[in-house]
Amino acid sequence: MSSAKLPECSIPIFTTVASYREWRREAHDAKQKVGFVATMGALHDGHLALVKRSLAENDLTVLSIFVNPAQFAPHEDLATYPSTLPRDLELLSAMSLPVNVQGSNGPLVRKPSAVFLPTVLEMYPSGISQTISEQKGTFVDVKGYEHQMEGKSRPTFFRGVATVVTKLFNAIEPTQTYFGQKDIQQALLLRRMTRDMLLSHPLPDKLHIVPTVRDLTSSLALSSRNAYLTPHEREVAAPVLHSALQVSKTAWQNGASKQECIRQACTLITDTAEKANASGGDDKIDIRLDYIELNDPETFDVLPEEASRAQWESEGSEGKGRPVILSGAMWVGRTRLIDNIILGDTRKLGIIE
Ligand SMILES: Nc1ncnc2c1ncn2[C@@H]1O[C@H](COP(=O)(O)OP(=O)(O)OP(=O)(O)O)[C@@H](O)[C@H]1O
Ligand SMILES: CC(C)(CO)[C@@H](O)C(=O)[O-]
Ligand code: BAL
Repeated sequence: MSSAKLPECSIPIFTTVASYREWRREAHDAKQKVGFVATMGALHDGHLALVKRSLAENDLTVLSIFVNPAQFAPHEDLATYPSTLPRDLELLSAMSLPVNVQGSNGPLVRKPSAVFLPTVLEMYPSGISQTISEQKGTFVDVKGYEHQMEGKSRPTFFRGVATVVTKLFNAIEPTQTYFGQKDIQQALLLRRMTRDMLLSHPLPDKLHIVPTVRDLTSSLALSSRNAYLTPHEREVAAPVLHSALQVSKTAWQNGASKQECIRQACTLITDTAEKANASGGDDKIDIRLDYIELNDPETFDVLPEEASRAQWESEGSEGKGRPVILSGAMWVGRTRLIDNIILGDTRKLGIIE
């Protein structure tokens, strides 16, 4: 259970699967619903929105903190990934949500019930290398849906995510689980994984997607990696990704083709990049666009260049009224940012405000 090296915390912390399972058995015997939020720590209000949803909809809420080596390519930022464990535990301990439960006198106050904080060895008993050709053991591969959007830029990412989330689901046995829209491809692929792998904890329709929480003034999507940004990068450069997606959204709504929507977004980013690069000295910022794309949320295929809203939404068309994922990724200095907007009815993807 709690280990001496861990910060003080009023919430039980489990570092092994075996100790967590004892706790889980009691919840099972008491027929209590367990909500689960998977994180890599360095918590912010985006994570806390997922926890709040879980508190509102479950008797018990478990959050995991595990920086998963398998989803980082060897050249990526595993070694520097932000870690703020004492603060994370403080934030969680301070959370409480009054809920009205049938049959009880007055509202019940729910707080996070447990934190799962495993070691790398606990999660990868056969060891783990970030280089796929050196890996040994059992992995979960996502085929056919991982070659676009994030998977195109990070080809080993979804294998690492699907593998660790399978392990987490097996260990935690969540009744319901909550993922963020910020990582929309991840959330949709994991829902598909629960179907493909016939999982019961959670069932596919118990994997919920929570809208992206943004900075109130700049609309920058909150993200643990935003900690890498300098104040100047955060103010001047980072918000342009969301602005570019908004420009594309407006063009789409006004009937422009996909090609034109992307062109307008790219122009905004390249103009900002030119200005930021041109300013000399400490004010110079290196902005590099990775991609802006429009994808089908079912297949993840890119939309045809000529696709337009009217064509995509018509009954006989390929999209048959499905929403579209408008997403992008951009580097600001050493920080890779991602963001997305759903064009169409978010409820069709199970994203509930
Ligand atoms: N701004 C946000 N709004 C809603 N959910 C979020 C937000 N940021 C992260 N999440 C969700 O929180 C969960 C844990 O994410 P993670 O710990 O990787 O944080 P992160 O901020 O996404 O980190 P990173 O900077 O590495 O992308 C994921 O389901 C993710 O989609
Ligand atoms: C789902 C996840 C916790 C798996 O490591 C991670 O990819 C994340 O935090 O989004
Ligand atoms: N939130 C996604 C985790 C990652 O980029 O590794």
